[in-house]
Amino acid sequence: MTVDAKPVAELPDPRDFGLSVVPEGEIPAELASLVDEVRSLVDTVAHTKAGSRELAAAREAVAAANDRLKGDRHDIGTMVQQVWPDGRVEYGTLTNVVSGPTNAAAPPLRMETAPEGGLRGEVVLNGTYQGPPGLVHGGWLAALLDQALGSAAGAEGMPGLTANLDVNYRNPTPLNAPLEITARVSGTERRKVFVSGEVRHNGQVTAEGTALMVRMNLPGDGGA
Ligand SMILES: CCCCCCCCCCCCCCCC(=O)SCCNC(=O)CCNC(=O)[C@H](O)C(C)(C)COP(=O)(O)OP(=O)(O)OC[C@H]1O[C@@H](n2cnc3c(N)ncnc32)[C@H](O)[C@@H]1OP(=O)(O)O
Repeated sequence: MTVDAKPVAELPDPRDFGLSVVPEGEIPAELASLVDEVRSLVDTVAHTKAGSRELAAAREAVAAANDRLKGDRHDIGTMVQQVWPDGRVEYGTLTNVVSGPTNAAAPPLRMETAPEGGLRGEVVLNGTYQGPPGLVHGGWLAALLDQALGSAAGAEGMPGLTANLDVNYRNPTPLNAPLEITARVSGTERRKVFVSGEVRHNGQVTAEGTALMVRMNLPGDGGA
């Protein structure tokens, strides 16, 4: 395989594409804490056996909170700027459904550089992510892998979109248990970036995926 996809020397600044950017450090601690609470609330509501009075009272309280916060919103497409421990700057979507720090629907998944190369992250999926009884939904495992694989390409300076994703489910993936996600670039060809990754529980692979990411076509790179 030819290895001629070129990493972008400097990752594109989303502001140059008309997108708003929020530095991760400027997300209020109170918002992070609210997001955690809402994440837990979704799991609680999904499994509650509370009676009508409690349910009606909870609905009123949630509606009041919703009304209180509705007014002032970030634009769709707002990006979050994250600074890695090694000083590298990266951008992700603020409300990305897998990794967005302000999205209560996101587990969230956070990947870091792995000593063996590529990226590694840990995540616990609560009962909100259930498919078969007690097990993680396969679509969510695909989403976790898609995000991890895309991040691995981005971390190598080749951010892009998923053109193709293949997932094999090797073993059932439990809810409410620590999962390890790993991902790496396995090859490049022109703008094509080939990536692979795994989800593991207790060291055993439960799902593995490969993807083709097509690197962003940036002004000045001649479409190579
Ligand atoms: C603003 C700055 C912010 C930066 C921020 C960075 C964030 C970094 C972290 C992101 C982490 C995200 C992780 C989640 C990732 C998603 O969820 S992405 C969402 C799902 N994917 C999509 O919506 C993509 C939809 N598809 C498309 O937009 C277009 O088809 C694509 C994929 C961009 C490709 O279109 P294109 O750019 O016109 O490229 P094209 O010339 O058609 O193809 C290029 C090459 O790829 C091949 N190819 C294309 N599609 C396929 C395919 N399906 N199968 C096989 N080969 C294919 C072509 O044959 C061609 O090959 P060669 O001729 O070089 O041999």
